[in-house]
Amino acid sequence: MAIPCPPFIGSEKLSIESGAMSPSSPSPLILTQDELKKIAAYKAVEFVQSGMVLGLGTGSTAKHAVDRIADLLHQGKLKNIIGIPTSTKTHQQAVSLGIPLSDLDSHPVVDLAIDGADEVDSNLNLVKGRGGSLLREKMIESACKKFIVIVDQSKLVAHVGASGAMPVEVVPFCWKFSQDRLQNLFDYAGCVAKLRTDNGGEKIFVTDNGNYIVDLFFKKDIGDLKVASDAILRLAGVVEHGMFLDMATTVIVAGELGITIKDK
Ligand SMILES: O=C[C@H](O)[C@H](O)[C@H](O)COP(=O)(O)O
Repeated sequence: MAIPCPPFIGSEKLSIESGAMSPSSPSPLILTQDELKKIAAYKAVEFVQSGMVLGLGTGSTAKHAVDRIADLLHQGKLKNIIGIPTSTKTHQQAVSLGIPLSDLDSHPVVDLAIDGADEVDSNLNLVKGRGGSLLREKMIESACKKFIVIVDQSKLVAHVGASGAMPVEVVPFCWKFSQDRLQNLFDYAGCVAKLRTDNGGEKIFVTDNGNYIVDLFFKKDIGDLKVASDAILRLAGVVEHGMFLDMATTVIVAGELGITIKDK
């Protein structure tokens, strides 16, 4: 699906040749969505320097960045990296690749985080958490000096929350009560709130933190995002939501026409 890029700056044409990135000559290659994710991820890893404490994101795009960081470590091109994983899945990936790890207790200041997103608007506001990792991601990414978001062009939207689920992590205690309150809160936007299950089946999806996710689907614009964010967070029973407002410092978008980079 081709979505027009917002007016990002610094466009750079790239193509994938034999699994690696290189500047493109006129090329008829049509890249898959996963190849675009990899291009964005590799570009972000160019910002990593030896000695950094790194927030390691979660999801199919961030996975490429973690792989790339490990490659550069093993090639000796990066040294003394400390990774802080944003999920148990990324923790497992990083351990399997031999990336030294720590946590926010030991390293409360993170130099750089690289992570994907489900939606990105032209002000660099995000929706994250459709993979369920929003809480740890938000904790780590709000402790970062620089937060680079990596996406393929399909993630660009005019208004966050207008398409797909807005995840909200809630405590399991009386989750139906929380679900109803969330739905009522956004009644004006035609909200439907649904408890997330594993792959849409019967089993309730449980986050790394032992909580549940209520996904909010809006039929209309939710209006001011900060107001919506504050209203959600005021509900007892809510732990966190997937709107990441004013957090991303850079967004790297890989699309059919190349890479675009926008800095806050
Ligand atoms: O909980 C999941 C994370 O917020 C992901 O960063 C987000 O869902 C994007 O994932 P993907 O790169 O797989 O589209």
